[in-house]
Amino acid sequence: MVQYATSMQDLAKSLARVLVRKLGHKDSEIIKEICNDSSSCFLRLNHYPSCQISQEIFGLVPHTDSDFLTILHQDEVGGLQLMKDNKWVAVKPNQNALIVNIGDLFQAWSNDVYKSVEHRVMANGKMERFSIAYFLCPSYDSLIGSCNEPSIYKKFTFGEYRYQIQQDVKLIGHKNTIENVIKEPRFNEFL
Ligand SMILES: O=C(O)CCC(=O)C(=O)O
Ligand SMILES: [Fe+2]
Repeated sequence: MVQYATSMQDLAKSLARVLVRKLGHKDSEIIKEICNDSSSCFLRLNHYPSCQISQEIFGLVPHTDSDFLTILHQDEVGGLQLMKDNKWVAVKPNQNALIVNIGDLFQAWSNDVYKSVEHRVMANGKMERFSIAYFLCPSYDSLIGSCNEPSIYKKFTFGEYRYQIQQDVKLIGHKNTIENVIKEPRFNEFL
């Protein structure tokens, strides 16, 4: 497991570097933030028991990942769906492939060039399902600012963002979108 986490960490950092450079930022501060030793990266092992009650039961409710970048490995059962053009699209299960998701922080840093995709997991009526997600996160005091001006998002620390997410879950029962949490007031009219 430790070996898997180390491999995913190396891969996630390499992918982040490539995607940051693609936007013209070679030695960006953000790379130092996510690659430093106090980053808060973690691995989540998901188990979805089979559920015969209904086809419409969530294994995992619709959400975006709150991190910088996620690398997901899933088994052959299927159930992961992502939102595309206002429709839920099923992701074909493939044990020999990894799925890479942009997270909220990368969306904010890239000033919306990269999008944090909404996704969910539907329960399977017959089979249990397993997946492993590696979340690339900076340290909680890392300041996230957009790479371009005018910046769509206010500057925020990862700790502040996580705190706000937890408050929203307590108050409204689910996570708010990063647009609603962090957007500069001058952009609110477009929401
Ligand atoms: O199990 C999956 O396919 C998705 C897991 C996921 O989205 C998450 O852990 O945030
Ligand atoms: Fe997720």
